[in-house]
Amino acid sequence: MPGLSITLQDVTKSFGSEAVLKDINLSIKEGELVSLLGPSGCGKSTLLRIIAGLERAEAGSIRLGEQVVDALPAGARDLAMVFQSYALYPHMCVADNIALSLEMTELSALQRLPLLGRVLPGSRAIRQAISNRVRQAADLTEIAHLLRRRPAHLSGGQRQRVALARAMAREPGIFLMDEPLSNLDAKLRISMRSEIVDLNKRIGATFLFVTHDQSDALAMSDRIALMMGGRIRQIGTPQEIYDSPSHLDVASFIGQPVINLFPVNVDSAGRVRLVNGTQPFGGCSLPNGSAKVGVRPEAFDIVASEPLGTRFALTARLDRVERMGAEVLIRCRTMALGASATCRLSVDQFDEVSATGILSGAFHLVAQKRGVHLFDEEGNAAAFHPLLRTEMEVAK
Ligand SMILES: Nc1ncnc2c1ncn2[C@@H]1O[C@H](COP(=O)(O)OP(=O)(O)OP(=O)(O)O)[C@@H](O)[C@H]1O
Repeated sequence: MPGLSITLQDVTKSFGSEAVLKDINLSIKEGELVSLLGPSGCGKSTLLRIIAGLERAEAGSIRLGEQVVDALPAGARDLAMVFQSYALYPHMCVADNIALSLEMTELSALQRLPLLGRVLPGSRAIRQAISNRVRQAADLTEIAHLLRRRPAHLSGGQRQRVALARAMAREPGIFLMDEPLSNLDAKLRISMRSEIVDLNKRIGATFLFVTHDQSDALAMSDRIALMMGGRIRQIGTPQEIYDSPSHLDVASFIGQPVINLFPVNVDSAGRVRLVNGTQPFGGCSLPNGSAKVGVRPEAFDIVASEPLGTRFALTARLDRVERMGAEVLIRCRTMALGASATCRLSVDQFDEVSATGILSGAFHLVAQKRGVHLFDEEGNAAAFHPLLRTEMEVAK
């Protein structure tokens, strides 16, 4: 199943007066697994349905491989869609559910007739080919032993696999999936994630799936297209989106617990200070004004005294400790700003910090080298240059 590329150019859609998709541009490579991630109502499903041909765009163009498909009906596009509800027919066994769409496309109306259809010329060979494809798809999704069961007698994960097998049997170049994991319990969800990724790598088709769950997107995707308010705000690998968010909204949406944000001022020389701080901790090329600094929870070290050469440090006191199993969240309050801050430590790191006794009094949160992000007044990411201690002394 060679994958097909997907190219969206200025795709726009409104429902009534509500602009749901605004100039969407997106290029997905053959065989890539890309997720459309974003909050509820941002337009993800609408975009997927437009690519599938189930909904029409008002403006813009869609190319699948080299073919512009804007005028093609859904059935003529080389893709298969897997819905959140799986959309299986309850009165049919698994094999018939998988075979149905093949029978609709490969057999003529006469050949589909219950008794007569089976004896018409050509019918037997086509049915045999369909049956082979059903078997192949069932083998790939490991449901061959379930082919005679009805959907009601399957678990959620098995139904999900049937829906995937049905899509695969059509041998499409593109799989579109709308929240494929949202009906599964937490454990199954995690194992289905790797099954979908394996399937994508094994069959080579292009996968585009919609999710509002950042952990699905981070765990599975070659690239994430992050959508907000009908626009794609950023597209990149999970690591790029996490490490280099292009906007405050992206930084706040991705990451659990959420990124810590602190208000800062930029002076006319581009020096960055906390709103009520005197000492600059970095420089930037933003104009004089207010901005925000973001620090990921795992990018703070907790230390007794403010070290030399630090990029960004705050004095804080402990609010509470939340033990999450393999990691520990330290919820604290920064003294100068009165703002809350969260640090994420491994259990070993926590035990080390805790043994020093510093959590019982005032301590310092020191941002690690790659942990500081600067955002301008509109929320756009801005380049940030840490000042070394010697420069800070001079700048005072
Ligand atoms: N057929 C429709 N008629 C009118 N409005 C619609 C229709 N379909 C979607 N919308 C609106 O378009 C917006 C985007 O909906 P869409 O389902 O694409 O969002 P989504 O990001 O997939 O959300 P969710 O994660 O909740 O499924 C929403 O405000 C929704 O109410």
